[in-house]
Amino acid sequence: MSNPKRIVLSSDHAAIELRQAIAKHAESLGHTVTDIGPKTPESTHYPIHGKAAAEHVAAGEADLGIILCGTGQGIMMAANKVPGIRCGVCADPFSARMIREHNNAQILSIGARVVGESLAMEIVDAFLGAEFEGGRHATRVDMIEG
Ligand SMILES: O=C(CO)[C@H](O)[C@H](O)COP(=O)(O)O
Repeated sequence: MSNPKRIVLSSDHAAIELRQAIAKHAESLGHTVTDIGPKTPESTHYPIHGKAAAEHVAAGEADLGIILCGTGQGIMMAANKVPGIRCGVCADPFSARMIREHNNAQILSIGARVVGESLAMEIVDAFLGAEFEGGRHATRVDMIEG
C-alpha cells in the first residue's frame, strides 16, 4: 500500500454485513478504518449515519469515507448536506474512480441492495486507489462550493 488512508465507514441497517466486509477489506489493504456503526441490525435512519460519517471527514478525522444504505442514495443525500463534503453513489468501478479523479469526492456511497459483495469490493478498490487529478477539474470542483 503506497498511500494508506484513514477511512470512516457508516451505514444504516440495510448494509451492516457489507459495511463490515468492506471494513475488513480496507484494513487488509493497509488502510486505517474507523467503523462508526451501527453494529446491530435494528431499523435505523440513514440521515443520522450519513451525517456522522461526513462530519468525521469534514473535521479532518478521516481522509475518506465509505457509507452505505439500501440504495446508497439517501445516505449520500445526507452526507452531501455537510459543508465541504462531496459524496457520490457508485454501482460500478469506473464511476468510483472518476468521483476521486475528477470530482475530488471524499465519500463513496454504495447501495447494499443494489450491488453484491464482489462488485462492491471492486468499487471500493477503484475509489481508494484513485487520486484527484486537479487542473481543470479543480476549477469545476471549486464552482460546486460556490
Ligand atoms: O436505501 C435506503 C435509503 O436510500 C434505506 O436503506 C432504505 O430506505 C431502508 O428501507 P427499510 O426501512 O424498508 O429497510
